[in-house]
Amino acid sequence: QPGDHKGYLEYALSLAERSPPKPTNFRVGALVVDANTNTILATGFTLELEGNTHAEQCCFIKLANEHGVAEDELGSVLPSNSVLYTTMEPCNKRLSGNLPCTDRILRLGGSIKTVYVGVLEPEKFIGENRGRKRLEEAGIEVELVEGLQERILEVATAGHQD
Ligand SMILES: Nc1nc(=O)c(N)c(NC[C@H](O)[C@H](O)[C@H](O)COP(=O)(O)O)[nH]1
Ligand SMILES: [Zn+2]
Repeated sequence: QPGDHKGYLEYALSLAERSPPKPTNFRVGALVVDANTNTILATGFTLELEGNTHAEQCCFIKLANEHGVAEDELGSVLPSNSVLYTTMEPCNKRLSGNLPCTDRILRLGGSIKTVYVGVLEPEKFIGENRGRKRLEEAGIEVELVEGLQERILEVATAGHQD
């Protein structure tokens, strides 16, 4: 049903479970939803697409390909009331040095209005993730959806040595 945030995050978690476990990242699942029509526009999970890709990044790559635009022009074709669901908050710095997903969201020029996250990023690789603050300063709402934290972290860290 419309705005079933937990339901969408449950679905994103099922996507995260398809990500190959690695000790050097988290297994994350993400969806882009058109909030006006309540339809899923794209799904993604960590390492789904070739290269060291993030879940949110995979959604954007797929959408850019579908619309025949470069990823950094996606903001011009995304519905204006798009929403991102991601089991873990968008990264703000990556050990690999690849462009963080917070920057990928910011360059969409406001077509993503809200980001619903299941957990904040654990301070394992980067220390404090300051991306949420940058998104909010750009007028993008970031909302933590409670209730799935434990399951999300268990999936996210499956490739880590305990
Ligand atoms: N939101 C989010 N979605 C993902 O799909 C993913 N893998 C992470 N993970 C964040 C973590 O900070 C980075 O995975 C490490 O910093 C290593 O960086 P790379 O992934 O190798 O670029 N975070
Ligand atoms: Zn990322």
